[in-house]
Order: sequence, then C-alpha cells, then structure tokens
Amino acid sequence: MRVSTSSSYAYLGPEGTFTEAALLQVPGAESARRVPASTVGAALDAVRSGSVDAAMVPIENSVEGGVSATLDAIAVGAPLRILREELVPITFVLAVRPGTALEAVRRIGTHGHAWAQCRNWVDANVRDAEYFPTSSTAAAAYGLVDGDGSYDAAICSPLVAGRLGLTVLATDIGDVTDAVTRFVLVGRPDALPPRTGADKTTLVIPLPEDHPGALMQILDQFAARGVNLSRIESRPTGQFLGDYFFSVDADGHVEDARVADALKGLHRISPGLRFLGSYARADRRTPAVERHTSDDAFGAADAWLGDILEGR
Ligand SMILES: O=C(O)C(=O)C[C@]1(C(=O)O)C=C[C@@H](O)C=C1
Repeated sequence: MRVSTSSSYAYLGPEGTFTEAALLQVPGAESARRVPASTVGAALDAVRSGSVDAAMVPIENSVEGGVSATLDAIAVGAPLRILREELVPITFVLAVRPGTALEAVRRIGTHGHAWAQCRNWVDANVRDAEYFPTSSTAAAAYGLVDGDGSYDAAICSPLVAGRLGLTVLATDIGDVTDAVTRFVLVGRPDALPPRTGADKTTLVIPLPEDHPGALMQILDQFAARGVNLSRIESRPTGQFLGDYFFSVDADGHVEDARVADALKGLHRISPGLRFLGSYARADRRTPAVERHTSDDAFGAADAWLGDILEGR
C-alpha cells in the first residue's frame, strides 16, 4: 500500500491519543482521512472490512512491554500486514477539571498501559487513589469533561490536557523518563515494503503441540542463520490451557536470504506460522551480518548445489 492523501486510516482514538501522534508522523497522514476507533480490535476490523486502507495501533512499550490487545488481534483472523513502525516518546501528566486539588483526587482514569507506567508516582503522591480503566489516555481526558464523574483525574498526554482546558497538577509523572512506545501501521496483504537494509520482520509462531524441544528448534532456526531477535513474547491462544504462540520481531527483511531461509525452516517445524510483514526499522539501525549468512554466501551455496544436481 502506498501512503497518499487519498488513503484513509483508522487509529486507537479519540483524537489526542499517543496513537494519533504516531499516525501523524506518517508522511501524508495529516491531510488523509483519519478515523478514530474505540479499541485496537475495532481499528483492525476496519482494515479487514476494507472501510479504511490501514490502521495505526500500539504494539510495544519500553517500560510495559507488548500490548496484548494488538499482539492477539493481529495473530488471528483474516491476514494483516505491518507496513511501517513509528516510535513516540511518552510523557504523562495528571490532569483534573479546573478547581480540583491533588488532595481531592480519589479515582484516576487512564489506559492500562499508562497506569502501569505511572505506578510509582501514584504510590508516592496519591497513594490511596483507585484506578478507573479507560479505552485510551485521551478517552480518560474527555471523560473528565463530559463523563459521569466516575473519576476525578486523568493520566494523559500534555497535548490533550491543554486542548481540553484541563488543569495539569503534575507533569512528567511516568516512572521512567525517556519511555517510548512503538506503533505499527497495519494494512491488508499487498506488495511488500522495499528492503532498506535496516528492516524488521514480524512473525506469529504457534508452538506445535506434543513436540518436545520445539521452542529450542524454533530459536535455532534464527540462530543458525545469524538472525537476531529484537522481541519475543509468548501469548496464550485462548483455545485451551497451555496452548501458546510466540510473537517475534526478527532483524532483517524476508528478501534477505538468511531471513527467508529461517522462515522456511520455521514453517517445517510450525506450519501454522504467520508472516506479519517486513518493514523499515524506525531507528534505521542496520544489523551486523556475518559473511557466512550474507546473501552472497547463500547465493554461492545455491549455485554450488545446482552444479552438483546438474551433474557438473
Ligand atoms: O491511550 C493512548 O493514548 C494510546 O495511544 C495507547 C497507549 C498504549 O496502548 O500503550 C499508547 C501509549 C502509552 O504507552 C499508553 C497508552
């Protein structure tokens, strides 16, 4: 999918989420049609049904790890493809309706991931405050303005607090400064984004049942081809207790011979393997490739075997 001003994008909304900030980093997105969705699942369903071209969703946070809602929703159902990734620095504020003092805060609304990233600050500053889950940090801010009063403060971005005229009682309340969330733009299967030399490949690998040593064999497919993994997480399939899949990011593009060869090896072990895309790394970091796992070395080995099979 080529990004253009005629493209349309869903994103985890409402306006003012970190996810919208990630979408606005995509060239052309500012003037494209942008459709807020109330959940990650709804944003991805809009892609599957064809009502939008692609959706921006959070996938991983440097403090809290993988975003389960996204990892699970892209692992099943009609196939989807990750087209690009965006990194967004995350800073949280504690916002209230004008006139509310910190001492009066009893319940705080926010997204589960944001709550987890501000736990220490909350413990130290509003110890007895309860958590009220909302579908996003921006939804928590909107709820303060037009909600039913279920909570009296929101953990959200400084941007949305300012836009809604809320009072900011504390800034930079995340427990880790320099926290970053990684977002992915997800579309339907189409021509792959071109190989750049600094790419990432995302996979869903079901753990084969009753297969002793399967995890070791799966990891070995990457290790033997010199393919580095930048993320590996296990998630339950939800089918029955003990049934898991691995969600993996590997360095490289499926057009790199070492990655393609690892994928073929993985498919032999786990035929339900799902390819979720090869796309440019946001940090542009190129992997170190050893000589024996380079495209040239794979090409020379193929030519050598070809000669033998042709009787030369
Ligand atoms: O609530 C938002 O603003 C989001 O974009 C979601 C989300 C997440 O899912 O992790 C994104 C970044 C922050 O880490 C907290 C919440």
